[in-house]
Amino acid sequence: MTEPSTSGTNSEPIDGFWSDATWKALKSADAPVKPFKLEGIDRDGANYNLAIGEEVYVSSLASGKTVQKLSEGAAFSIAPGQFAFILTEEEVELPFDKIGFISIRASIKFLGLVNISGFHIDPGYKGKLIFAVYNAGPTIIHLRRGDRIFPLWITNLNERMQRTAWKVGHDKIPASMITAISGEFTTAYQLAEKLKVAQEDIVQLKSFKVYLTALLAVLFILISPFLKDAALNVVNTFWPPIKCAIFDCAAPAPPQPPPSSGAPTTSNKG
Ligand SMILES: Nc1ccn([C@H]2C[C@H](O)[C@@H](COP(=O)(O)OP(=O)(O)OP(=O)(O)O)O2)c(=O)n1
Repeated sequence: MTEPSTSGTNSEPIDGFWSDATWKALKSADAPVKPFKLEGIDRDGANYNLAIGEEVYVSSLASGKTVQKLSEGAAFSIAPGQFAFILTEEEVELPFDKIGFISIRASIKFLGLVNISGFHIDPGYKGKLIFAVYNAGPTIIHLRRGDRIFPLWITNLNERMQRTAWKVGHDKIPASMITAISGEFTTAYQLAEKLKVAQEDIVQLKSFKVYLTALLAVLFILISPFLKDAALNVVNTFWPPIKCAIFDCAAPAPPQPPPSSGAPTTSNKG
């Protein structure tokens, strides 16, 4: 690997952070970011804005362990409480006498997107960057491949690093990185998703209970005449013997006819 120029540009200052003029004077071949485009140089600041690249991983129950591949300009979103890995479009190739500082643009930060991953790039780093971010805000954050949301500042070291071996960085989001964080409950968002599913189940169960009660009520109304007859039959069949068993209802003696005056009577008189 040929070591990139440590001079960077002719207008490079002896020390200090690179200014916009230093960035603008760079030739593409010498630039520490590739591809290097003038539109990436910040209008107001002394930074170059790195863009969202072709891979992103957003933690959710649905995404599992799958990295999303983004075509040019493709959109994705990060919901409140979701965690994500975002690969940069550019490869950074930092000379051994420079160090880089990275962040997220304030306009995106104000939405609640927090940079969890590191804030610097080591001298002699060569590769794409992976930003680990978290949506700590209240709204869904919509992003696209190509959005320049990661500022990069470069400054010179007082002398060149002693290490001469390149620190080889990323060219994609490694599967191992996702496996490490894609547990069932990595984020508050995943917990909220689970709760939502459970709430839907409860609502379904409640409406099922209402339907069942209504159905039973209709059934009861329909069969109540038959129930009444059946109940009367039962009473008529079983109640008399039970009543007699309780109240001793032996059949009463037939009534005696009253004595008549003309009828012969038995007499002991003589
Ligand atoms: N969002 C970021 C931040 C940093 N890096 C790269 C550039 C750094 O030079 C490299 C190492 O970063 P750190 O030194 O912060 O991380 P570690 O010390 O954990 O890494 P290592 O053990 O590889 O030194 O990772 C990256 O790809 N994405």
